[in-house]
Amino acid sequence: SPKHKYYKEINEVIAEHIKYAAKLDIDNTWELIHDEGEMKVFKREMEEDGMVVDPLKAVHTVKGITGHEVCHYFWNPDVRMEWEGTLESAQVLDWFSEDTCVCYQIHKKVWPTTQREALFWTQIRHVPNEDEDEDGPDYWIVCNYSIPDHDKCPASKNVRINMNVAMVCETSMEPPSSHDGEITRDHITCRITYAANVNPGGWAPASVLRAVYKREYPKFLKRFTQYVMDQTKDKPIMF
Ligand SMILES: CC(C)(C)c1cc(CCc2ccccn2)cc(-c2ccc(S(=O)(=O)CCO)cc2)c1
Repeated sequence: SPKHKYYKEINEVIAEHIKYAAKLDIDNTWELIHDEGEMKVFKREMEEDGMVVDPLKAVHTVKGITGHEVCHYFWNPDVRMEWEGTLESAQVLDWFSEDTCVCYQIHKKVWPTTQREALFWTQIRHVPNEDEDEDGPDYWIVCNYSIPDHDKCPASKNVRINMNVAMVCETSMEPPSSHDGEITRDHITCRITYAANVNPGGWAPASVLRAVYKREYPKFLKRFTQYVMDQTKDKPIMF
């Protein structure tokens, strides 16, 4: 029985992201817009009713942190203002379950566009390796998905963005033979696939939006992953 209104939608959206992350089909329809070290950021140029809605996909490999840790800090609404530099405010309106809540956040105004806000459910989920052989994929995933309304959503004059964002992580550890049992952060690597489909809503000049994409997303990924490394370096590993 559906436990809440969005139960079915959440399972469908998450399944879709897992399918795409597993495929990781970066073919020539994706344009590389940023290539720095292990981080590669791609976009596709797309418009919906004259609105730039370029899908964005980024892949990044970070040593010393796990997919569980990356997803925990990306999902946890309590720390969002600590790493999300584009936010003016963020609040939880509702909890569907312990891993799923509804967030309402107002982004800082980006000249010359109107101020924007987002209302979305966010879920963190561990997708263990289902086939019995050991080396199947084991994912941690967070998905942020816009909803049209919520009775606790404050009235505002801001433009509402429409987003479907997913952070999918896979952790690899060096083979056990290389250490006598104790796994340290030197033995772990996290492969991050970040997919963002954001319709900024309202009107904004295509040139401005494309400049923002190009500048903001790599900055966000670097700042966020650095935040996770800083938060976790002296803490026990979250596997
Ligand atoms: C323009 C575009 C880059 C698509 C854009 C514009 C704005 C609204 C702020 C803004 C920026 C530029 C122009 C107008 N408004 C927000 C976002 C956005 C929202 C959420 C997430 S998240 O990964 O879910 C992390 C949680 O916040 C990432 C990106 C993207």
